[in-house]
Amino acid sequence: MKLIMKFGGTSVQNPESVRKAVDIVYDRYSKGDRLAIVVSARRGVTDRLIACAEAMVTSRDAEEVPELISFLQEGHLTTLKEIAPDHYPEISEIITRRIENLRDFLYAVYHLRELTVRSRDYIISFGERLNAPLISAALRQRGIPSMVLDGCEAGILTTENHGDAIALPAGEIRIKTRLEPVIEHSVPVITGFMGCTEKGVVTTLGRSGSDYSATIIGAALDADEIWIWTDVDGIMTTDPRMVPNARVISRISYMEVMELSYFGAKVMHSRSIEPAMQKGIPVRVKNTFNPDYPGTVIEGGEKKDSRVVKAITYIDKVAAITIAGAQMVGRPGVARHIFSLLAEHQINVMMISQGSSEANITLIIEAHQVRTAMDALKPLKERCVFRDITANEDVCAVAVVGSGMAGMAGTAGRTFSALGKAGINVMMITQGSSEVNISFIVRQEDGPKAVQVLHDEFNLTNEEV
Ligand SMILES: Nc1ncnc2c1ncn2[C@@H]1O[C@H](COP(=O)(O)OP(=O)(O)O)[C@@H](O)[C@H]1O
Ligand SMILES: N[C@@H](CC(=O)OP(=O)(O)O)C(=O)O
Repeated sequence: MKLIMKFGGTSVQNPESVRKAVDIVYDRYSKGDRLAIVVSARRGVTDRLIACAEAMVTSRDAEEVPELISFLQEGHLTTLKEIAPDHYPEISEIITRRIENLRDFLYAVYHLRELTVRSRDYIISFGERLNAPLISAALRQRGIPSMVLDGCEAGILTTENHGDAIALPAGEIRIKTRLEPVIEHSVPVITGFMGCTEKGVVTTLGRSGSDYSATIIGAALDADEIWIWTDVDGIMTTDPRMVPNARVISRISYMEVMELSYFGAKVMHSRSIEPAMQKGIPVRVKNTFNPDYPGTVIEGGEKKDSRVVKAITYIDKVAAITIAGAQMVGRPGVARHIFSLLAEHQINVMMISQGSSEANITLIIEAHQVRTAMDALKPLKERCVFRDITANEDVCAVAVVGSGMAGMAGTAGRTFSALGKAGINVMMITQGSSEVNISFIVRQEDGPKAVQVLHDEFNLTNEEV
């Protein structure tokens, strides 16, 4: 079997978890599978890299740099010594050199007081670039032949939109040509989360992007399956940190996972499903700490489910921007003006709702972009395209997901009457034409309660039928 396995940051955060990951690879390797491994940065490393890089623009004396450097040295080298002692001299030198390179780069940002999108991507790709040599050494220590490739060397070619780059089809043949011969005699460990442009500039694929790296590679290699190893037993009916009695979903469709991840289920990157879906490759989500559990299989096919709603998701860091004014009524082009300005400022609109009078439009965007969006749209107010623009940051988005609701009356009624009974006010509602989700906005303080109420209403804790 040709298998791509991705280990997330939670699966490689300390020597014990790396040992478990190595056992999993060893098991499949000894069964004769051809394998490619994709690894994320150790848990928390990407967050620290982002924070430090951004701090350099205003930091007084760059004191964040030595703190970050010792955190990286300590974490990586201690684990390396424990799990791959035979390879310590060679690999610790590689890791140390990379950390020095990162340090110099951070000081350059500090002196220039400028963090470009390119520099930011280069810096945040270090989490994966420090971890991959360590994991590969751990495999060699166990007797598995292994080599390291970064996302760019593996052939992942992307668009130039740094921080959220998209794989280009031209990369497919590159990946195939570069990796196909390698997996015949070795188990390559590939850095997740990063690729590069045609010119060789490092890009990153968006937060949680290593899932996407795995499916891009899986699709290019026509893998039999792609396995995503994480710290929970599979995709669950909702975030288990929020609803402790959430249940594992044993089978779910590509479309449903796309909706779930788009609306906040952190377990998979939202774009990661597409490459697997296009090739019809099953994706399994499994627990590194409970590998015998079957996990969740994500696959195609419109097998009708008796369960109408599969899962509930929640995103807390969103904001609602409402644009209002009678001058918008019956006037073509207003929406075009608004969306082009937002696009020019790289603002992604997650949900849209327009009143039937056309006198107001509400847009849901990520909370951290609210100031940029307001500044971008204000010129339209000055030109009297609309009368008023307001932002509400005290909101969150909740979505009810399940392909069983398509063409079936009653889910929306059940959803909103359960919320009404619980005293939760719904501020905005949208439903995609695919009818795989119903998403809505409530006040932030009502979000967790809304998730629990709907989880109960649709009986998601009970075993699948
Ligand atoms: N519907 C869901 N099913 C499973 N996990 C979820 C869901 N929604 C949110 N999560 C959270 O996603 C986490 C795994 O994602 P992430 O932290 O990115 O893992 P990794 O480091 O393995 O990529 C889980 O620990 C869980 O708390
Ligand atoms: N390290 C990156 C990419 C990634 O996919 O990580 P994880 O697999 O731990 O979600 C991030 O934190 O966004």
